[in-house]
Amino acid sequence: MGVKLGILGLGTVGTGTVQLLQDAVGRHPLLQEIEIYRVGVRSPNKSRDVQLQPEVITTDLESIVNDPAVDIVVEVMGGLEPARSLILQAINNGKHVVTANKAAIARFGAEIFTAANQAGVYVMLEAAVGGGIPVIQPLKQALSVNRLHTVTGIVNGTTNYILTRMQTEGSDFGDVLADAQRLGYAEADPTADVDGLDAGDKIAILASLAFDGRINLEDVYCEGIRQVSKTDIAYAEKLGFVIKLLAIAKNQAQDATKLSVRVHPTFVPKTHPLASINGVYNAILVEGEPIGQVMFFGPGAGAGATASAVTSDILSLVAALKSNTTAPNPLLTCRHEEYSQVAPISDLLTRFYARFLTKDQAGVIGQLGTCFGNHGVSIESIVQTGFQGELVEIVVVTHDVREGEFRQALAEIQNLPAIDSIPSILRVL
Ligand SMILES: NC(=O)C1=CN([C@@H]2O[C@H](COP(=O)(O)OP(=O)(O)OC[C@H]3O[C@@H](n4cnc5c(N)ncnc54)[C@H](OP(=O)(O)O)[C@@H]3O)[C@@H](O)[C@H]2O)C=CC1
Ligand SMILES: N[C@@H](CC=O)C(=O)O
Ligand code: NA
Repeated sequence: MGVKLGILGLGTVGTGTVQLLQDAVGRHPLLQEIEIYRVGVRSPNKSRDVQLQPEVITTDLESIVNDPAVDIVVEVMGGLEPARSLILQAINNGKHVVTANKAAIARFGAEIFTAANQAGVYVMLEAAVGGGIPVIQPLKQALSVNRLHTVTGIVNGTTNYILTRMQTEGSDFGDVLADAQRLGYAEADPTADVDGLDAGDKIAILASLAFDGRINLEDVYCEGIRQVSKTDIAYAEKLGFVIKLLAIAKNQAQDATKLSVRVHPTFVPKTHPLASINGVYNAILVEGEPIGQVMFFGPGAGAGATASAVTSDILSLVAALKSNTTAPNPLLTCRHEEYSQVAPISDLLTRFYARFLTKDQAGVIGQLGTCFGNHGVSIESIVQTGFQGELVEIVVVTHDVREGEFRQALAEIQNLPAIDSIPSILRVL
């Protein structure tokens, strides 16, 4: 046997990876040169869906990353600590690392990649974004000859599943979430998914690769889907849109030295390539020059799909280990060390959808128009669509506007005596 793996974690992804490696025939022949040498778990007596010799399994994960015989450490345990420390220890011991851990990479990527560059080892993370979809490697290699200007993704399957069901069934968020939890599509604690934090970690990673600069996670604006209502989904449908949780990284139109990196529910035109991505699927649209648009679509999670990504990284490392050179391969290393400048959300230039509940009085639409006009907000359409009890529902879609100015207009509108409430504000792609 050639290359020895130390795998940290034997849960969904670890088990899928072991299954794939134990069933190597008919796949890339290099897989047959890999030995599953040690596997670290928390509960050694748990029953497992894979068979491993008892001496392979250990609860002492440090002994794996410190074992001189281990060539590659595969971190599929998740969480921040001890995952971060174990990855750093493996790197400092000269081992290459494969990780699926977007949370750790989005927070500690600078520390991890600096250490990896100093140690002359590679840290591979294909599974961290889009699960089984190859997107990290294309950004680092095939697409890196392009000048990219926008990455737009549906990178969280849980929220896409919830929004798809809300759209097809006309159901409320809370009901669909509860059902998704019952069916195992959403976690018992859905916070990271539903509040956009998981997608925030992922777009920070994609932005760092697409725009060649580290991203400070605190600069990523994250808004989840809890406030999306079935009323807004119905309005989106009437106006020719669907609502998707988009993760977007883009050159700022008005200042190309800064990026806009954000996650929020978005009105997406039905004709847009991402509008038809439904259920638990993920898709990432990459735009640049000269390539134009490229879209990656597929399963963003699950044992087999994620194992495919983890194992493809292992394969790249096996190939690197087999080559006779000690010089780092620039297509596998992390080549950026500076931070990208990220603009505040108030600088974003975007269209908005806003839904107002107002008293049934003459001139309300005129007052709304005046407030918007005072702040330079140009209205694309305004419709008074119906009643909710005694109140009138008015829906506005704006032209592109700086978010800061739009918010100022809303603050003024909120103080109008005729305004009861502003139940929804969503950005429009
Ligand atoms: N599940 C998916 O579809 C996807 C997951 N990922 C990422 O992959 C990683 C793993 O996810 P997943 O497989 O779902 O996680 P699981 O919870 O299913 O598995 C985690 C594994 O790590 C072990 N483990 C966790 N903490 C420790 C510890 N402190 N000491 C020893 N062992 C530990 C667990 O041991 P034990 O079995 O004994 O409890 C378990 O085997 C995460 O970073 C996740 O974000 C990425 C894409 C998709
Ligand atoms: N929780 C994630 C799965 C892993 O990345 C999702 O819902 O997409
Ligand atoms: Na991927």
